[in-house]
Amino acid sequence: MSIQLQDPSLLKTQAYINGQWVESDDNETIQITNPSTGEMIAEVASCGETETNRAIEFAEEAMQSWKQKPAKERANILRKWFELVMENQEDLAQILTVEQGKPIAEARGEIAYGANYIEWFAEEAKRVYGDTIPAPAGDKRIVCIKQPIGVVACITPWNFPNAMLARKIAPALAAGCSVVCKPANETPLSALALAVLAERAGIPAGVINILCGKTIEIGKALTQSPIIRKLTFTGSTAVGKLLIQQCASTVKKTTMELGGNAPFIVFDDADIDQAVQGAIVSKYRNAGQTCVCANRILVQEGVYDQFVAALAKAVETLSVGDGLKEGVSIGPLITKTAIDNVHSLVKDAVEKGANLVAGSDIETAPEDCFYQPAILTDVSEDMRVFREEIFGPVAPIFKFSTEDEAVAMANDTEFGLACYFYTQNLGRIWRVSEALEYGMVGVNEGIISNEMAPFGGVKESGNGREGSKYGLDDYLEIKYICMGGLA
Ligand SMILES: NC(=O)C1=CN([C@@H]2O[C@H](COP(=O)(O)OP(=O)(O)OC[C@H]3O[C@@H](n4cnc5c(N)ncnc54)[C@H](OP(=O)(O)O)[C@@H]3O)[C@@H](O)[C@H]2O)C=CC1
Ligand SMILES: O=C(O)CCCC(=O)O
Repeated sequence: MSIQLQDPSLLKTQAYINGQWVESDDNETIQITNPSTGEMIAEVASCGETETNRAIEFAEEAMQSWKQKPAKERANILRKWFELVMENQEDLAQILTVEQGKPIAEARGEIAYGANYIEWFAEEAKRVYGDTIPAPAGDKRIVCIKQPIGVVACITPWNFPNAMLARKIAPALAAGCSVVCKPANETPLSALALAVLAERAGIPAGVINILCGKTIEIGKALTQSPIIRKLTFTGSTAVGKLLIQQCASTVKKTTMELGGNAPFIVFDDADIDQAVQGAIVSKYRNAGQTCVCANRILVQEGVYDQFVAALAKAVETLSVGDGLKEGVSIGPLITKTAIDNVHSLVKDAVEKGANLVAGSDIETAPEDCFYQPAILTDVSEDMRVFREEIFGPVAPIFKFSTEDEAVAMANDTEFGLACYFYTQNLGRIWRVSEALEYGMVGVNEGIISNEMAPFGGVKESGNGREGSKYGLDDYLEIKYICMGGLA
């Protein structure tokens, strides 16, 4: 194996069920490859329906004592887990970069970002307050308590293999739930390493279970089980819709963090240097593979040429390569299929009249997983890049004339996750923030994610919020108790 770790015991290839590291029942494995080199780095147990059902039963059993622990005790254990994650930040970042590809500096950032959710929810665990409500009659009293929803299924993607899982497991455990997790088959090593540290922190056997492998079987077992009371998912809108359908048979609560089509609007009165800086981080972070990445850059006609020139200059400084090499700012895309998808979007735009200002030859898609950062100008709404999530380092730049036109273009999508705009006008800041149909708005800011804020979308970008003071609600049920005969 090619991952150099200070603590090699963090590298696990078995499933984690009821505190045991186990092979799959049929001994099958899936191969994990480094997208930078194509090299196989590990073979991980490929589990299916029976292992999932077993994990669900253990999780149910383990939850009985976990939820009874005083909130402060759960909080202390979560705090310990946070500390262990940060103590092992470098090893976790190495694992992440080798299996996912992102530059090592970004991987370190992701580990800290995920750990912040664990720290945050360790604190929030102690603040699950109820209510007393004025009753309709003098002899009655009404009290509301909040209780853990039950065993939670977490399904997470490959683009943030550490942080997406941390931000689901942490609130679930803080609320008193247990979890059965299915990380993406491309990137399970980061998830399994988190489990090693959870165990060391004292999280009891069965409270966290992690398995991957036979995706459809696992998905069906998780969604059809009456024991699982909630599914939290981050991934594509298509799979999210399928999972919502599957959850209908047992009426599960869902949190869905799905696709985006983020507009990034630059008004004539923007600080252009600030806007370019914001566009670079928002568009090219993780090689453009985030659901909050700027997807459509909309620039007002008065500053269009100036913005394009400045962005092209900034893009020239980005270097593409193996994420482990210092100085690399854009790693590989996750698979060759991802390369082909991104390339076909660029080709479609160019064939319909767009101009490729930066980027490599469009005649043939790259043979490996590296894609040169691209900028497209003269882009129009009939091109696929206007409607589809690009998930790659390609910036299509559209031109608009008026504020109303920009807002209409921005809202002309079934998605509603993140959006961004740049202006120095205070009235416009409020007007446009309120008019944009999105769950999150970055104003003169290209990076909006943090554990203190509610992350989530509207429309087909999903439901529920992760992080913030609202983030625990998704893992709690409200129970109302009516006491009578008290006169
Ligand atoms: N909103 C976001 O953050 C993300 C959006 N995407 C978008 O989706 C596109 C495709 O990416 P992709 O990786 O295929 O995303 P998916 O939505 O397919 O994968 C996300 C997670 O869902 C799992 N999954 C897939 N199908 C099922 C199923 N039937 N039952 C249960 N679990 C399932 C995957 O498992 P497995 O890995 O085994 O397939 C993975 O763990 C991207 O190009 C991007 O546009 C992708 C990732 C994240
Ligand atoms: O792309 C995603 O899956 C969402 C994570 C991005 C973030 O938290 O900023």
